Amino acid sequence: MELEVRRVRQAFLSGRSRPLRFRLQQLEALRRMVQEREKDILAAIASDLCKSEFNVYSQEVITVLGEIDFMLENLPEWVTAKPVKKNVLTMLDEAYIQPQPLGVVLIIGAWNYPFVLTIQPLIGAIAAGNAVIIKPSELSENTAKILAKLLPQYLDQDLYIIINGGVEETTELLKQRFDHIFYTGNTAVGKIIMEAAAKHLTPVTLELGGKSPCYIDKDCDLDIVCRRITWGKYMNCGQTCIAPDYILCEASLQNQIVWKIKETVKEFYGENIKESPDYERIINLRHFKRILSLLEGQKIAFGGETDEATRYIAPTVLTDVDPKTKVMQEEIFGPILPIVPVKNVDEAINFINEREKPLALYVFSHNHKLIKRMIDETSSGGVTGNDVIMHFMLNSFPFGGVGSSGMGAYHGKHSFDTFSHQRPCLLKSLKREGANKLRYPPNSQSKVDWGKFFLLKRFNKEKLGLLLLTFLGIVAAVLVKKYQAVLRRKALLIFLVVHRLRWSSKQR
Ligand SMILES: NC(=O)c1ccc[n+]([C@@H]2O[C@H](COP(=O)([O-])OP(=O)(O)OC[C@H]3O[C@@H](n4cnc5c(N)ncnc54)[C@H](O)[C@@H]3O)[C@@H](O)[C@H]2O)c1
Ligand SMILES: CC(C)=CCC/C(C)=C/CC/C(C)=C/C=O
Repeated sequence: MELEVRRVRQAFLSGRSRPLRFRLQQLEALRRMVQEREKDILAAIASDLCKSEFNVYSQEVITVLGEIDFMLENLPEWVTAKPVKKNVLTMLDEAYIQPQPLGVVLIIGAWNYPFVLTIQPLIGAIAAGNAVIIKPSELSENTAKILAKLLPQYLDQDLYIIINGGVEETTELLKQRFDHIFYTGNTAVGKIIMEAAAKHLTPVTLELGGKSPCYIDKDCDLDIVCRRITWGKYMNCGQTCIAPDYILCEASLQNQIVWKIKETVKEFYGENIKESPDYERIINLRHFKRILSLLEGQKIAFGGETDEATRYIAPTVLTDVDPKTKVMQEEIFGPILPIVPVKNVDEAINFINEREKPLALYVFSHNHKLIKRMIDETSSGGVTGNDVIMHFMLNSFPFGGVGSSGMGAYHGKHSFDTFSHQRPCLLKSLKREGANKLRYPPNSQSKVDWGKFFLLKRFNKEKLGLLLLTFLGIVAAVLVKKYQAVLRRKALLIFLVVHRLRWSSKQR
């Protein structure tokens, strides 16, 4: 591990990853990889998650291609130095911010969308000029294998390397020194990552999880609301970090919601859900058993069927859920949707605020003011009003959590910024030393007053008078300099005239 990290660092220190042209070439090569090897990539992801290739394409590949295009289009502008506003001390200097790569970045991917959640951060890290070590999740092993095979065929083999392995390898990897660690996965492992990073003072981006609430106001179109929620909840068999985790609504809405979700499930997946190419399976037996344990003691309004051999869990809705039960204590990350009745929006807001900050918040209502109020009075990584998931799709948004749902963000320019150091550069001249006297020792009350005057703009009459005098002096000096030749000519003329007059009077 140590040798591999050293090799990548050597490659970074060669400076190869920095020029804009190189970054663009590597991003284009990555795009070529996705396009030329699309079939292999789709097959690998599809087999890891029992997912149709159509769904793999629309949920993962489109996002990756869109992100590469967006980077290629905008990178030339982002890499350029940006001049900054100057103050009186620097008004004659050059002052700008130059984004620079951080160095060697470690990206630890997740298994639930194993392609997009690994490659999208990689795009940002390459765009920012870094060297990268990629550690895909071992749980989505086919995707991990195909990435290990394809990436070295398309990308620089010393700057971007892939290391496959499980907990043991990750633990070993985390002992090394990186310039940034970007981790996607659960909160418990997030803490392990942060602890390991702290030993080297390495900054981290943690894309974690949490229980994303979904509030349904009574003033809304329940048919549409339930269709949107059904899509976001059961996509990928509920294994989506920003899936609505539970519903909060007035008790009177519960039965209608159950019925409408049930109808939508039928519309989406047919009578025999197990046969639907659009309904996935749970990733492994550990997660399957964990999700089943969440059903204990619950009132199942519909669903609840399971099959251990294929790790199938039917789309399920629970009603009248007690917030103290297990299903409301941890992120579900499976196709179970609890409904927790609340009296009104105030109770919903309190409910959300009494718990850890979620990765996403969803609010459904015709009442725009109510949506704005929920946004103002709660906190979450992101929000979508009157829909679910969709804020993930807009790459001008920073995507990330807050509090226990994570720290830092990415997508588009936010990825570029995450993997860059914004370096302030001030370039002064070796001339104009006189002006610096004010900051050199010995210090005095007068210097402090001048400091206050210039930097804090605390004007006093005496300093203002002095400054005015200095200003007039400078103006006079400039004028004298500018009109020196004219003045000299005029003086000479006057002298000659006077001399001539004197001479003629003497003659007379
Ligand atoms: N915010 C996001 O974008 C996002 C995306 C996907 C998943 N998630 C979150 O991830 C969670 C689901 O993933 P999971 O819990 O199945 O993750 P997981 O158990 O697969 O763990 C993720 C990674 O951590 C590594 N790991 C596990 N234990 C480790 C240890 N002791 N030391 C070092 N590394 C270790 C594994 O090797 C794996 O690669 C959910 O909470 C979900 O919300 C978040
Ligand atoms: C809009 C379409 C067709 C797909 C959305 C893709 C999607 C659900 C991405 C989620 C990625 C993500 C942050 C997962 C977290 O686990």
